[in-house]
Amino acid sequence: MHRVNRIGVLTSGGDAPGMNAAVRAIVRKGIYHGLQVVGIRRGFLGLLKKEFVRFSLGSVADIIHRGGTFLHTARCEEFKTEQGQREALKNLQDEGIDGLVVIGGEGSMHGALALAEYGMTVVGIPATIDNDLTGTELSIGFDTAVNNVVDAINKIRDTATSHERVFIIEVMGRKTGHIALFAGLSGGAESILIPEEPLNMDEVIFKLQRGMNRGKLHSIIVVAEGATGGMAVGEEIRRRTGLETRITILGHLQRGGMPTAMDRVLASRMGAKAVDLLREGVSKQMVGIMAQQLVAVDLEEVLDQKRELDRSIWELAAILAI
Ligand SMILES: Nc1ncnc2c1ncn2[C@@H]1O[C@H](COP(=O)(O)OP(=O)(O)O)[C@@H](O)[C@H]1O
Ligand SMILES: O=P(O)(O)OC[C@H]1O[C@](O)(COP(=O)(O)O)[C@@H](O)[C@@H]1O
Ligand SMILES: [Mg+2]
Repeated sequence: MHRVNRIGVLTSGGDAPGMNAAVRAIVRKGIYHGLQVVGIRRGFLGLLKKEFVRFSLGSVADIIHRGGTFLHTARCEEFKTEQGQREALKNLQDEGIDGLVVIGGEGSMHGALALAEYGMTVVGIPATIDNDLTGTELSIGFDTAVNNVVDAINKIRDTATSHERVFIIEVMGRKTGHIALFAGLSGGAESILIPEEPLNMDEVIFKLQRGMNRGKLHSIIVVAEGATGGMAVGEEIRRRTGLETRITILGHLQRGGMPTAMDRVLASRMGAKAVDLLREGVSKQMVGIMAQQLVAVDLEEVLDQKRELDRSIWELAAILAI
């Protein structure tokens, strides 16, 4: 068994609530097993700049409930180059790090794989509000982001019904509609526009007109940023129906705030699992959760596939909004 002694951990890409709980789990589980744990600040950027911090048990006190990432995060173009990756590897080796945990989304998993291909022992942990990674049913941060959006929808609903207005709520998700789908269903949206389905404004208008025929003048429409712009949807509805529309782009509100208990549990379990995998000498794997069981999945396979969206949930949302 390849024995690791000193493991490094970094958070990368868009921050996701629960990243702190994952780092805490890695530090505590690592130290529990007699390992040294080193934090790398600012993701791959910090790795290139040698921003190392030696962790103790106390370093991760009082962070389990905090959103964001206390290690800071970054997006780093230089790391995408071969030269950048070689330099990153050298910095890890100079620091005596023989196992690395990369916490982040799809882009970060590409970075993790690159370092593993240069010979570093690397395990990934999926953390992105977008939930767009394959190999796991859930990524850290998704549950909190969905709850943030639902919280916003509940509030917007109060004013939408009072004024009898159509509200268009644009949510994040990059090229995917997972946040829109889950928040739209839980928030009782009339229509959910996602990039995985063709944009059908006639259908959206038809539903609004059906509502108008029974005297319903307020509506919530959730639009994934990857589907189309919320502004364009609002304008078209106003033009074609005469209904009063308002557009809310939730933006980074979705990504902040206390992680839900579900995200904290997921992050704690995944962090501990990553340490176990490193102790077993496993590399090029990502921790995932499937049917509530932790699994280790091949990073190459994860990055080879495009995540499918559960179409039946989208269809259900449409039926329930009848
Ligand atoms: N193909 C790639 N090869 C190596 N590193 C990558 C690759 N794609 C992204 N990265 C690194 O991961 C960082 C985070 O990726 P990004 O897509 O912004 O966020 P996320 O990991 O949350 O999806 C990038 O800034 C870059 O440093
Ligand atoms: O924080 P930025 O740079 O504005 O990026 C916004 C993007 O980051 C996200 O919030 C999260 O994406 P990643 O997890 O892939 O970084 C996307 O939903 C959104 O499109
Ligand atoms: Mg991503």
